[in-house]
Amino acid sequence: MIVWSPAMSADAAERLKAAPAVQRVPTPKLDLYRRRDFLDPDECAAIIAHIDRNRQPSTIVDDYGGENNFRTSETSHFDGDDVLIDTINRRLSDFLGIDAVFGEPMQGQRYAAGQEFKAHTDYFDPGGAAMREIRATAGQRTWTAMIYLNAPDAGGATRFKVIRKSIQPQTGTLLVWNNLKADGTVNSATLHHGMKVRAGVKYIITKWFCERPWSPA
Ligand SMILES: O=C(O)CCC(=O)C(=O)O
Ligand SMILES: [Fe+2]
Repeated sequence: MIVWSPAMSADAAERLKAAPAVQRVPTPKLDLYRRRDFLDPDECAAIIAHIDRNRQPSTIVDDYGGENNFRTSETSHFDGDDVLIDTINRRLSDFLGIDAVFGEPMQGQRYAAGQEFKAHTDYFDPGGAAMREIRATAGQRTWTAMIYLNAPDAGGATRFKVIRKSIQPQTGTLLVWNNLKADGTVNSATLHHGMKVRAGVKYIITKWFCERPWSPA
């Protein structure tokens, strides 16, 4: 079984820095990159239609103190056979240089006006119940890839609170970051908030990579 190592994240970071049209967000606190036009508008429209076919209320795993209305969006699990989803999965693992076996199944998220995902981290509380129970096989999350499928009419930016940086949704833009520090421990500077959509609807793809294969052979 292949197992993630900090060296793999260092390789991914080097690959991203060398890739054309990739912008690194200038901060020493985390590895965060943006690539515009990662998907073309037709691909985005097809994925939006897919999300609209089978969306259901989003859930959260760690309970963030039981705060209400923490994540009010809807989620679509892309778990069937779909040529476009397969293509995007492959393109993402090639882009990051991370073996596709580490990938959780891709998801879509839809935020109507007024919906949001309050400040959270994509890694799991290292000492929490979720890590012991539902993450026993795949382990911690390593990298996050997020693709904006459209630009809502107002609101809906992704705000990285610790580094005070907001990313505005643009059709086809990919955002990727490492949830871990160079030594492999969790990086609290990745705290981010999917801010409230003020007008229109926001659609994104989310894809997480893990320390161990998602479905061991
Ligand atoms: O909607 C966003 O901008 C952020 C989404 C997010 O952080 C997540 O799904 O984990
Ligand atoms: Fe997140």
